[in-house]
Amino acid sequence: MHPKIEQIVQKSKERADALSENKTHTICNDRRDIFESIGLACKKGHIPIIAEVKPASPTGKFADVNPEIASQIACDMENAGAVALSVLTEPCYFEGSIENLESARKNTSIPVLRKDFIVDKSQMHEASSDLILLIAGVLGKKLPEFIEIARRRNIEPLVEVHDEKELEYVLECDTNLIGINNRSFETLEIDLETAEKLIPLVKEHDRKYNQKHLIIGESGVKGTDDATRMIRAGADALLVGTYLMEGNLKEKMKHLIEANKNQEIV
Ligand SMILES: O=C(O)c1ccccc1NCC(=O)[C@H](O)[C@H](O)COP(=O)(O)O
Repeated sequence: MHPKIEQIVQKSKERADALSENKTHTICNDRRDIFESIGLACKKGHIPIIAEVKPASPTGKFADVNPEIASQIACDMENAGAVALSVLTEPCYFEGSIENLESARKNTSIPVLRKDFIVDKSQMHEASSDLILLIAGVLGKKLPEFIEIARRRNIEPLVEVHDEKELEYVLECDTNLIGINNRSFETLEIDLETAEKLIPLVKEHDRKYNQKHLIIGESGVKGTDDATRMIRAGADALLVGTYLMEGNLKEKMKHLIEANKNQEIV
């Protein structure tokens, strides 16, 4: 694991230690359905985009985002056709917050993914969201228990993998949504070939065992060529952060969503 990821994980553990054990364990009663949302986009011939409210990353700063601004960005993303939102809640390296997540969800009607480095059960009860990111390489053997906790709270887990070994393990777990992150946790480099290599393995598994996982291509989409490349590789939806946060959100969303159609015309 890259030292930066180790630092992020360590900070998450410290944050989790400071959380109250006695937090009320609420159930998300009004879950918004990402499967339906992606299905609707596909029917229109759109590329389903999960747009990420990402104030910063360990290598860059995109915007000062408080709950009011998070809600504005989220509304812009929804109006521009996002099938779902991903909202960073990690405060130290991504400048996210639970308040940003709550505000974004309150003021939109599409599914919202909580994007964080979940390392401890107490974090699972910090906020209500429609989806929660669980990173296989971070949770390891604890993953099945965290998937179960998410399901009990009526939150859909999006399980993220970075390599073949993690994927093999995740395919044995009870998950419907697999995120393939093109950003290596060893080098932090982005390589879209990661998804191109791993997606066929999911498809092969699904054919063999008569299953259907939904695959989210994560990280590194910087334009329509990358988007069509990921969709051609077999991704069902794409998670896009940096590219959208860098400006011209509306225009970029339109191009990404319609990239498949434009390819057909050309
Ligand atoms: O975004 C980073 O630089 C980063 C660094 C270290 C660990 C995780 C990181 N990002 C988390 C994500 O998975 C992305 O925010 C998400 O997939 C969107 O990626 P992108 O479109 O490339 O911003």
